[in-house]
Amino acid sequence: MTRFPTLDRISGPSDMKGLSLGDLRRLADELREELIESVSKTGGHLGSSLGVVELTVALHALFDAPRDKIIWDVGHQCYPHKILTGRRDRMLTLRQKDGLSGFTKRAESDFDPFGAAHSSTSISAALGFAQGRELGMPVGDTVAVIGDGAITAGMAYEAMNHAGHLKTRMFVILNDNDMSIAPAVGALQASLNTLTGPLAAFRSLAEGMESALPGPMREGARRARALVSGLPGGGTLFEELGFDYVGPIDGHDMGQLMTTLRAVRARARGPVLIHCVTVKGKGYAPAERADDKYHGVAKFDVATGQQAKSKSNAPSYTSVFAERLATTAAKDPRIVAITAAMPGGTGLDVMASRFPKRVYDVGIAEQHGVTFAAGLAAAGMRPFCAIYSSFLQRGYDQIVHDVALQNLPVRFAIDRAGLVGQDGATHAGAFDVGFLANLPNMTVMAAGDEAELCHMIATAAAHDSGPIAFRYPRGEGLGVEMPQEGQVLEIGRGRVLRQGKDAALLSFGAHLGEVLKAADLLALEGIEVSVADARFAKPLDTALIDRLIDDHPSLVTVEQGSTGGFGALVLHHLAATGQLEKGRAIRTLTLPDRFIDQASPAEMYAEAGLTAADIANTVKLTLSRRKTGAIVRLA
Ligand SMILES: Cc1ncc(C[n+]2csc(CCOP(=O)(O)OP(=O)(O)O)c2C)c(N)n1
Ligand SMILES: CC(=O)[C@@H](O)[C@H](O)COP(=O)(O)O
Ligand SMILES: [Mg+2]
Repeated sequence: MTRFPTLDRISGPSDMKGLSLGDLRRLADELREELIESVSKTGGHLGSSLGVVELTVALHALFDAPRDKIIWDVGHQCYPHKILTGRRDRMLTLRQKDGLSGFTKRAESDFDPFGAAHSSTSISAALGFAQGRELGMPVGDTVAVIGDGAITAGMAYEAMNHAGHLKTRMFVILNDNDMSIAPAVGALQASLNTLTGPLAAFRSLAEGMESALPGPMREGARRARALVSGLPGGGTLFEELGFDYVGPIDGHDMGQLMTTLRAVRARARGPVLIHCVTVKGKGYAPAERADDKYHGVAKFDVATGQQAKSKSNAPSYTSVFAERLATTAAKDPRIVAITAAMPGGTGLDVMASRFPKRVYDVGIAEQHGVTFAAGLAAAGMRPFCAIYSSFLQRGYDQIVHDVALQNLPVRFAIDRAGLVGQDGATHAGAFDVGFLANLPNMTVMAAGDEAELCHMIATAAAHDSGPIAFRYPRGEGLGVEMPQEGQVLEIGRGRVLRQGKDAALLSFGAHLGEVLKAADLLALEGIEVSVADARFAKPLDTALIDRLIDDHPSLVTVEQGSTGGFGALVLHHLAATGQLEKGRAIRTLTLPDRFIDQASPAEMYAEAGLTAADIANTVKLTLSRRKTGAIVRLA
């Protein structure tokens, strides 16, 4: 006797058409149980997926994917969608090497019309598909499912404004669970709450009475309501943007979902926003009880909800940043901090607990966050803008135009620099050195270990001559001794950790651990290498680089970043100063010029060719090229 008889009958959405309401309800219940069990074995974004189980069933029962395009914003809530669209048998490979992505991904399935993971892109993509349909492409209806967190990003309004202008038939489903990763912030959230709170009853009563009035009187009544509601059209912000607004409806009530979606599909001429109220973590008590609603979980025990803990006892870089920034802020009242909806992930919740008025959560609004920090700096404050490397990409023009060009003292604390593991290519912090170090006025640092991070926080706090950025990776440090106080570093000065005559290894950032392991491997073969930590990509420690080139037959640079980063800057310096003519063997070890799919960080760095053995082999290769007589056996 199978536990999931209804789910077992579903090999794809076509098997869901015509199911009775009872069957759909049973399917949702079974899907939720399967989801909890599966994610307990893999970890992942459980809370968000639990919140859209009924919505996912209703959408696939009514719409005709893959011709109809269902686009999940962020895509972290797409696990029920993946189970219903032929990937149920691969769910235990979720977020693992060669397994299912943790987000929607075009290459993975025809039922994933658009890749995601960075938020707030779904409405733009859905409008693009809808316009493709209008221009004759084989596209049916388009549905963007966007959360109340994701809809705080400006991009969502750009898209709605355009959709309202074009009057294109498309559907936006606002999944309102009053949560981002942390509780949702922003004035819009308050406005949504008036639509879903006690005032909602007044609104729907007023609408009902208006609809009974003859035309001119109905318009008069609506205008009267406008005076009461404060919005010109008497409607919601969405209606002012040209959308029909439907809702709020209970996003867990299969009957309401099916009735509403069926009706809007039958009647819609232009863009429609359906406001769905859901519960993040719905149907799993430990998730519903948790502050973060189990937004992102490790493997866990289903019976207790107890999550597996990470094994390492070295402090995580994030926890070091969190604690040291808070203590630094205690000494300088000008220090404030900005997060874009990631107070927990960045560790700013620690400073917020001590100085709640000096930490700003701007919502998922990195562009605004950067220029808001610029404004704070121009006012005389000392803002720390703590944004993950890949999300900082969202605020790049603001960094160039509002911070660097005006030479404002904004500090960028760039967490998740380098490869992050299970979140895969979309979250890889691969490009920040390349896009920051080419900016005039910018100072760019990278912590070689957690003690260095302490020094870089102190250095950033003291640095008043323009913008400064320091990057550090997801996960634990090297377990080095921690300083009582961070020391202010001399700008543009690196450090030498080991001396050796045969070759030089110049590390930038947190791959230093692997570089030291490579030096140990080489020593076992009688090859003595120098190891230096550059600390700065801008300004470079050119004196250190010149010494390394003069004193060694070969130089290998190593970084957790893309090809246009630290190594490129070193080569540019050597070329610009004519030192390439010295005939030294030089290599730059970087991330490859391709995206690397999710795996463990170690597996990803192995795929990138950045293991200690890879580094050691590269040194040996340079030596073999120089026929220095050193015994070279490539591993
Ligand atoms: C540009 C960008 N910034 C930050 C994030 C990190 N992030 C992922 S999900 C999320 C919260 C999303 O909230 P919501 O849209 O309400 O979805 P829910 O988890 O509540 O279903 C955030 C901040 C991201 N993915 N993309
Ligand atoms: C979906 C999303 O973008 C975030 O939840 C992200 O996965 C958080 O990453 P960390 O787990 O590294 O904080
Ligand atoms: Mg939400």
